[in-house]
Amino acid sequence: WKERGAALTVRKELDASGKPVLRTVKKGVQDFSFGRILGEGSYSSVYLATDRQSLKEYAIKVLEKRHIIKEKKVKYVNIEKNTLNRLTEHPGIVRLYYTFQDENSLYYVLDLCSGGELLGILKRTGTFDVECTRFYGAQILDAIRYMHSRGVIHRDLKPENVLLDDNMHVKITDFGTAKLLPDPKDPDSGGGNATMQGDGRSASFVGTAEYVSPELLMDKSASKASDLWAFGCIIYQLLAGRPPFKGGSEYLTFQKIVNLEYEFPPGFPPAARDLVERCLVLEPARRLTIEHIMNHEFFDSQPFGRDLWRTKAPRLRPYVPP
Ligand SMILES: NC(=O)c1nn(CC2CCNCC2)c2c1CCc1cnc(N=C3C=CCC=C3)nc1-2
Repeated sequence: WKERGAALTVRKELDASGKPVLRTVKKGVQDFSFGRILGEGSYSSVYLATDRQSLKEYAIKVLEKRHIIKEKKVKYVNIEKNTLNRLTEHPGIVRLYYTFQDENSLYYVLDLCSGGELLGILKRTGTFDVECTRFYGAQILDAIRYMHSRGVIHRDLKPENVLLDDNMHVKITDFGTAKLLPDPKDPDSGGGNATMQGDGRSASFVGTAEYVSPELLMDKSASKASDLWAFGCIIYQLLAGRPPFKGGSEYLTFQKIVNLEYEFPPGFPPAARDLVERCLVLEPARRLTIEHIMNHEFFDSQPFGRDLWRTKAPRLRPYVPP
């Protein structure tokens, strides 16, 4: 497991004769004070951590080596690290600063998003008004555009994986289930990562029920358009306060998706409705592309690119139907 981007620190140690010496060493666990748990996955835990020297706060993702090997998750760990190593220059993606390891664990030192999850913010306000939906939708879309330009398909986009930094700007996270295409900027890079089922058939990862695209359910194939299906679900949810497809069980949710069974609440903004209807299209090739979405009337006068990330986040207000 090749470590990345070593961060060095100067440590006072005693040499063989007991004389104090200064040594330049890689940062490790002892250079951080670990705080509360921010989240737990099936083979990792994410902690709030403070660099003892700089007092800068990070999120540190800790993966237990023994568990990863036992659960045969080595492939996922490498996919996540390779993905994070590709996605290094966008304000809307959680950044991996460096990694280190010790005898039992691997450590990813990542951006801290002190604003928490977009889902948590949405639950507090109930819904987002058009201005907030436009701002957060544009930031999510800008981050997806960058991801796709680097050959990364997220495959599990949802409000829980859209985090907020201390300026209430978007940071997308959790690339453990991403699909890597050959990197257009680095043609020698690897690509693809279908997982193998017990019977040897290649099966792709399936995301979270409410946001999974029909093609992932029908023929197991994920493409960039799958992330845009999830984007359509997120825009709907910001304005409606609930996801478009939600059944009493995962199976019933899947049935609603493949049958395109959803409705708009009364007073849903017409431009947003048109955008959602053109993202939630069963045939991936007929779904709006990112360029079309950015030029859609719902995002009229919304800057993308650098200006979008310099804009102050709007005050959170609920959507009040006319
Ligand atoms: N899987 C991860 O890589 C990851 N998981 N979390 C916490 C999860 C909690 C459940 N929803 C998805 C995220 C993080 C990261 C990246 C790095 C990262 C940075 N900051 C935060 N901040 C949080 C603050 C309050 C509540 C939750 C997360 N969280 C993470």
